[in-house]
Amino acid sequence: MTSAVALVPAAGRGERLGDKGPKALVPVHGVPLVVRAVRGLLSAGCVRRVVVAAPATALDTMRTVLADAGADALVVPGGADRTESVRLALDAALGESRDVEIVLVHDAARAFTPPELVRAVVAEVAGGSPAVVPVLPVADTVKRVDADGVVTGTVDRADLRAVQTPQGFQVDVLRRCYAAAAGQATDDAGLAERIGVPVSTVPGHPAAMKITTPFDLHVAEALFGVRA
Ligand SMILES: Nc1ccn([C@@H]2O[C@H](COP(=O)(O)OP(=O)(O)OP(=O)(O)O)[C@@H](O)[C@H]2O)c(=O)n1
Ligand SMILES: C[C@](O)(CO)[C@H](O)COP(=O)(O)O
Repeated sequence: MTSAVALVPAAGRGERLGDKGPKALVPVHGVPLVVRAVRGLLSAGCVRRVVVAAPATALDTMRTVLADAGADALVVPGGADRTESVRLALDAALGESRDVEIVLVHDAARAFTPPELVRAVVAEVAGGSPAVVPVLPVADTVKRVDADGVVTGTVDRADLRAVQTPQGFQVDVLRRCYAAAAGQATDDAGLAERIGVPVSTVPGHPAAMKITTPFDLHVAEALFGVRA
């Protein structure tokens, strides 16, 4: 199978998780999220290099934690927002190796993503899609509300999807996305959309949930075992 380079934005503060320090270093059953995310990517068998964007204040800690766990990754300083962290990781990845064809971007916060999903995204890009995102149908009714919290309408959810990571790109596409990027985007495929690149989808997986709140952490602790 074609192999990819994976960028792991892990430089967030985890404010919604509470006062626990950098979120990527928060452990679930003793194993930090960033270690689980990197191991998950490497265990898919189609990722040959991982570049982690870490908080500038926790660079050494993250290097030590990953090395102690045997999770091989290049750790570079991240930026003030997710877009900037991905940009810095991309620069480092491209500076390190010239023969990259496929790049994945994968949140450290989606630490329990199954390796099958990683393989599915890489296979879709290898099959010719310039940009690929994993998606799930939206289960809840979705409404618009105004500034006072009053409902102004109900959105037709039939064509809505919740988007996960890893998101996969042909390397030149991601390079063009970041060359053109002005300001932030909530995901990397959003940058591809802005420059007119078609983004295709593969079925996502509930285990690729993003650990955002303390509730998510409790769910992860209940659902996932001791081993990464
Ligand atoms: N400056 C930033 C901000 C976010 N991220 C990463 O982007 C991913 C998705 O972000 P999110 O889950 O929203 O994490 P945080 O930004 O840490 O969360 P919060 O908004 O609650 O602080 C995470 O793996 C996070 O570490 C990053 O690399 N650099
Ligand atoms: C990239 C992402 O995981 C796709 O769902 C998500 O947008 C990142 O979340 P954030 O809160 O915008 O950092």
